[in-house]
Amino acid sequence: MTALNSPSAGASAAASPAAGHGEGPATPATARRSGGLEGRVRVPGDKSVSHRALIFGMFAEGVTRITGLLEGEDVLNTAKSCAALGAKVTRLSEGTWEVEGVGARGLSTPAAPLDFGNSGTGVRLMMGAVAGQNVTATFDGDASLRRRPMKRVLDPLTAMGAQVASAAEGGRLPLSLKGSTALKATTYETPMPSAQVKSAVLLAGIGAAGETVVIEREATRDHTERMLEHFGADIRVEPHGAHGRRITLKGRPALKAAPVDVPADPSSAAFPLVAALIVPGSDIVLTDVMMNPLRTGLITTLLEMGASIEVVAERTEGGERVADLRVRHSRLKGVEVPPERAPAMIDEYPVLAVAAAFADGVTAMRGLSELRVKESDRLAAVADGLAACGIAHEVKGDDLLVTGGATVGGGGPVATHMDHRIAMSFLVLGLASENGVSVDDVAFIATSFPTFMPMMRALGAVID
Ligand SMILES: O=C(O)C1=C[C@@H](OP(=O)(O)O)[C@@H](O)[C@H](O)C1
Ligand SMILES: C=C(OP(=O)(O)O)C(=O)O
Repeated sequence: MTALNSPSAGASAAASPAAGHGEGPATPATARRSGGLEGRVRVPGDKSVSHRALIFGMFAEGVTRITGLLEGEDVLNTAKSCAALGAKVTRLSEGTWEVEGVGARGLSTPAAPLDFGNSGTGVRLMMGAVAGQNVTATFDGDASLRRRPMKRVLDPLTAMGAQVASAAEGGRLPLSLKGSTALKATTYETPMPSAQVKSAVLLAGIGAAGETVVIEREATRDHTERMLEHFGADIRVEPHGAHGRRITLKGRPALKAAPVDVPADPSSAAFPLVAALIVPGSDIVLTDVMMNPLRTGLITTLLEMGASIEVVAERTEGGERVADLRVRHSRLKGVEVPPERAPAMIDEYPVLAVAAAFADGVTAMRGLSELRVKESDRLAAVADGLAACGIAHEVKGDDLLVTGGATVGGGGPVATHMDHRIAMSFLVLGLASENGVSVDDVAFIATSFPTFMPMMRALGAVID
């Protein structure tokens, strides 16, 4: 058992600092043409739900027990920040954690800057959490996170009454935010489809008197709304326009500890899933995959492409739809992926581009502007990686068009730019290519899917 607050916490694996990636030597790897993948695996817990379970545990009165928590670096950094803000965070065993909360108004000023490593979700949600508290905190991250836009969160938070004490150019990290207990509840329409921005405003709304309303023109993942309800807040979600939602949170709720069972992450499942589709002879089962409709855009798209994905046992667990997925090698065909589907598959475009490389004809992915502000500029990184592997493609404005076929040469080294999803996507591509694919650095895979390499090898993937 390890308490993150204890003086010895720094010595435990679960609490080891994530800082340092991108500064030390890179770890290259090569994925080679593999025989059919076989087996039954459960990918680690959902990253979005894991961050939120810790944060709501911090805000709740009582002890929240979390099972299936993703022990990836992004989430471990959030756990450490919750501890630094006053919660008692304890790892009981693999994936099982307890958070003794401080109550919805009880955060305290941390002694040192909060380091979120590579994680946009961690840093943006925690800025929202701090905004309505009597707390001043400094937020920082690695070189990738320092490049990412934070103004999208700072704009609504400062309009509510939080103050930016200092920030790097353009409102980037490192920055210090001074929260306020007199935060004004607001009505905010998010200018871009972003669950992180929506969640930051709602988390700030916990500390504000009155109703905080967030309007989104396109619905994004709703884990924050579900968890607010699960922890006892008064929250209302209504449709808004054709694809959007209006979310109303009554401020200063008394949040009560509640158990959270984290389902398997559909964004991680995407990698073995696409690998099984493109490697001839494959037949695998992915268990307990979260099937929240705001996360299943990739499955919808792959089914349209002709993928053999059988939803074996769909059920509700811990308030989320989950299912086992049987996936078999399939001949795929190119399709149009409409822009309105982007929020439901935003992190899956790199690996969809890999599936598209093996599909007959053109797959057109439309409306990908948000991909430019992820851990890397994913539109550019995917295009460069496809070029390095000899795959015909075109970037037209914010659209990516990939022309696929039955065989792919492969190659590399693909530049991964501190981006876990670029690294995993191109390793998957290598498994079905003639000559394999090498990537320049696999270190960042540990941010979201620390068991990726052993799990893929257990299915029969050749990666060295
Ligand atoms: O809220 C979340 O947990 C996430 C929201 C998405 O980011 P945006 O809010 O920037 O779209 C997604 O890309 C990220 O991996 C996780
Ligand atoms: C975009 C991602 O994460 P984050 O924004 O939390 O860094 C991701 O995991 O693909």
